[in-house]
Amino acid sequence: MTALLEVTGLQAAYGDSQVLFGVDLKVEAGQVATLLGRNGMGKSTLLRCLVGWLAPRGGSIRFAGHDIAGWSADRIARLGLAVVPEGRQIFPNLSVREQLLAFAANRCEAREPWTLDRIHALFPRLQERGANMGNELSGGEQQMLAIARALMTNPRLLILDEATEGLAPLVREEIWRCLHRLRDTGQTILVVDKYVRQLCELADRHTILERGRVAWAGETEELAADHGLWQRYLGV
Ligand SMILES: Nc1ncnc2c1ncn2[C@@H]1O[C@H](COP(=O)(O)OP(=O)(O)OP(=O)(O)O)[C@@H](O)[C@H]1O
Repeated sequence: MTALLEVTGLQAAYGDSQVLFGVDLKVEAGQVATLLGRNGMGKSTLLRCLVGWLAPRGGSIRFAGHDIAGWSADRIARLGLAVVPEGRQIFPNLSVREQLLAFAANRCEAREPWTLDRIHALFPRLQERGANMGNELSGGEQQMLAIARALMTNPRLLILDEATEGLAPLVREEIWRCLHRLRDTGQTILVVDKYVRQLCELADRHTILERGRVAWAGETEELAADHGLWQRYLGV
């Protein structure tokens, strides 16, 4: 398999305070990978480097055949990296339909690009809410819209930062089901979340960060079987 994303020896800092100390991370095309770790371990910082919001201090980020470390966020997005950020960033005064159409782009010349019809099949709720404004949506609907908008750019890699955060259990289940369906379409996904059990059902490969370093990386079978890892590094 080809690695779509390969991060090697990544270092990052805020001013004098170094946060990442040589992180490696690999996401193969067609796989679902996760980034795990307790609060403050450097997950968001790593994502910021990937999407171009923070310039790394060292190391390399290879994505879709290019070394993108230090590229602008816009240039990275055009290469096919889409992020669903923590907090969703839904436009309050645009309708669901308008927001979906505003994001539509086939940046990577996908053979079967996402269309409104396909989005509606994945998230029937968004079809029902098509005319509603962003500020009229529930938290779960906003999350679905945030994922759907990112898909409308036809990304090579979809990154989800805490997509189930703050959602009621039933809504969370709905988001997990959608991610399973998305995985089945072959979409490459990197997920940051804290629900290890659900992530073991969804993902192929996992990387655990501990104080800015990779504490453990491996396949689902190993992580699912080793609850010692969950306790040691994830506090569950
Ligand atoms: N803008 C910033 N300026 C200075 N320090 C920061 C900044 N953002 C994060 N940090 C620090 O960097 C470290 C890693 O934070 P980061 O947000 O990457 O962790 P995380 O694993 O994503 O945690 P969380 O799940 O709480 O978001 C923490 O010590 C945090 O206090």
